[in-house]
Amino acid sequence: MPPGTVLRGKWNGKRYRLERLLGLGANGQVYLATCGSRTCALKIGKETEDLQAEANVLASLDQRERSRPPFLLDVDDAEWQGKKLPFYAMQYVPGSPVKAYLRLHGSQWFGVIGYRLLERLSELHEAGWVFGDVKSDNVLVSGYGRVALVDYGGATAIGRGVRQFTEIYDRGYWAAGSRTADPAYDVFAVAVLWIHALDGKRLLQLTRTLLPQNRHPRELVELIRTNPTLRPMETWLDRALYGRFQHAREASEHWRALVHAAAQPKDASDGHVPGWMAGLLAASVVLCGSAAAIWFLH
Ligand SMILES: Nc1ncnc2c1ncn2[C@@H]1O[C@H](COP(=O)(O)OP(=O)(O)OP(=O)(O)O)[C@@H](O)[C@H]1O
Repeated sequence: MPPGTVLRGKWNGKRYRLERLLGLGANGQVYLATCGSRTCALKIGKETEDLQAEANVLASLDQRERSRPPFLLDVDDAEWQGKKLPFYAMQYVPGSPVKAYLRLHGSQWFGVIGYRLLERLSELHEAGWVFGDVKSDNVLVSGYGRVALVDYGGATAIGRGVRQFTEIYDRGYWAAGSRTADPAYDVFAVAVLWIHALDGKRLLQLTRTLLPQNRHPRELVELIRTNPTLRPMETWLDRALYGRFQHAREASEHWRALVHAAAQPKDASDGHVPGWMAGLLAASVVLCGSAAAIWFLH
């Protein structure tokens, strides 16, 4: 829809001016929009049912996490050129997909972002949901490594079957477990996210050349072992890929401990610090007082 289009909600009466397209997905279009003086993101769906299911997840999270402002702002239908358009309005999340963020700002951010992503997923799991569709496009990073999830279309109640996922992030695809929603499902996808973000070419090459019957977490572990940026996190990635974390909270604690340990030289003679860790340390010093520094120094 062209910028400047105004949509008026049929039931709640709010007017939204579409400013620009933010993203196009299988389930709909997301626009940056203004409603009076307020900026928001408007998701216009194809299927009312799918959109309603997403809005229900967002509403239930808002109910549980009352200490923050609500994410879901409005749910309604509009009419445009004689067609009914179901939509919902949500908070606009500034930022870029994690892969693009690392390309722009450097892989030294991967420690901080990884930790924050696992913390966000822990909150979601503790509310009874699995995100389901963890992938670079759905993890937006802004400012000093602030992380937000978008697209709750894959969110699934724990114990149900995950229906919306992206093949290479799916543990079923890698013969690493079922598609039943449990916290380990998301943690597996986080491991693949890091391989995708930091060694994307080899990952895609692997998926193109591997016979389906040979898909196995050990193939991913092999990539990690031969990548200097991923290697310091091998024990974490290995546990995540083999489903050995019960909870994302456990995974985030291990992640944090590993980032900490990797940044400390073991003794005076072993002063080697992986490049990205040294970068992280430098970043935390430069940003002294910022959230990154607070996180790192804790
Ligand atoms: N609240 C938001 N703030 C900013 N950008 C957003 C927001 N929600 C979605 N986006 C952008 O729009 C894109 C598409 O949105 P979304 O993923 O919800 O659509 P989808 O149809 O479910 O996509 P997919 O096919 O990936 O499942 C996202 O990848 C993201 O870049």
